[in-house]
Amino acid sequence: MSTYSKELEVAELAVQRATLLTKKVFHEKAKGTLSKDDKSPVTIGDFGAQALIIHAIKQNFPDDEVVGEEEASSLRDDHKLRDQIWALVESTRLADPSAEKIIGGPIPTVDAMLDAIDAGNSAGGSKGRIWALDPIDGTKGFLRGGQYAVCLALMVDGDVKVGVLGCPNLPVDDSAPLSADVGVDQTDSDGKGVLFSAVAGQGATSRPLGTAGLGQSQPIHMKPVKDISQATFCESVEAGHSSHGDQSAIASKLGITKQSVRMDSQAKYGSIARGAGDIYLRLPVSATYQEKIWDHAAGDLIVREAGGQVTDSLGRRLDFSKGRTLAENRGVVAAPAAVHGHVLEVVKEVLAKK
Ligand SMILES: Nc1ncnc2c1ncn2[C@@H]1O[C@H](COP(=O)(O)O)[C@@H](OP(=O)(O)O)[C@H]1O
Ligand SMILES: [Mg+2]
Ligand SMILES: [Mg+2]
Ligand SMILES: [Mg+2]
Repeated sequence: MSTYSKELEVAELAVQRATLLTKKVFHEKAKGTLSKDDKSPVTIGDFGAQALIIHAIKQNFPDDEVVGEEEASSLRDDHKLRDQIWALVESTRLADPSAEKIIGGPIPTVDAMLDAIDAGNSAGGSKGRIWALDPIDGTKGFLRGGQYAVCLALMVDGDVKVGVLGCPNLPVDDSAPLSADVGVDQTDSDGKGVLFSAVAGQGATSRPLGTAGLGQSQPIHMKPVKDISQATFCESVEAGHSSHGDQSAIASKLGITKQSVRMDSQAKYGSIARGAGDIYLRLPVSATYQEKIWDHAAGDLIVREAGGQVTDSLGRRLDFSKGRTLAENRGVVAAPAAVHGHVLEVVKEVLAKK
């Protein structure tokens, strides 16, 4: 067995099961949305997906820690919401019973579900095996009917070794160019749903995220950029998450005239890794915000394994060993390795002028 093959199998199946749950919620009008302390939204889908994935990790790798975005305190007081999540969690099974068994089968009780959610409380750090989990990345996109991703990565001694992104609303077809509306009015109907994966040193792949089971894996690669002025660049939908102004100044200095493609979540990393887009820019809006490791760990590895380079706006590799946040980084610049240096130069020029 190659290195991390068991971890990859568990991660892929756990993410697949979680997407079955998020898809159910996606089609419900009432998504059980709460507003967190930082005013960001969380839904029954976020909680349910976190429970299922942590359950799968703990059944297979009981000593591993998890840095998960959500925690269950609000559910311990709100039994109506708790029971809504439990009904979802209980009814979500993989079609293939042997695959379901690999990820630990059903969660036995409501309390076990709450405990699983709360087991995402690792402080992170530079030692040992720690998973980074974002049960729904792009919750605002999820609520809006745009892109979202279920994101899971394994870090060993602070280095990302395995990364998986489940993107139910992206086209299955790796060669489909990014349509301008990829970030809005999306569905998970036929032809949609892709799972991106990577293991350090073993390349990146994509496979159809079918309801009946996962489809065949195939290698993915970033597209060589012959003429940077023709590149497609991706950015957040939310102007509060990255500076649309700086990003557009950088694009125009690179000679890019095409509109950026805006979409929520780490679907941006997956999209450039398979060559549907070329560059992902995320330049800070606020001087104090620290990016969360679960928003980047899987995408960082998938892009690097597909032939890309990922740094912050100062050219430093993303450092996942500093705890729950990327405390030593500012922003993200992801591009094919051959053009990353050039893009970074322009990023520095534009930011220096501020
Ligand atoms: N001020 C800010 N700057 C950068 N990222 C932010 C932010 N406030 C929230 N976020 C993060 O942005 C993520 C979404 O990124 P994107 O804009 O690329 O879709 C959110 O993930 P969640 O949706 O999982 O909470 C959240 O963690
Ligand atoms: Mg959130
Ligand atoms: Mg997120
Ligand atoms: Mg999230």
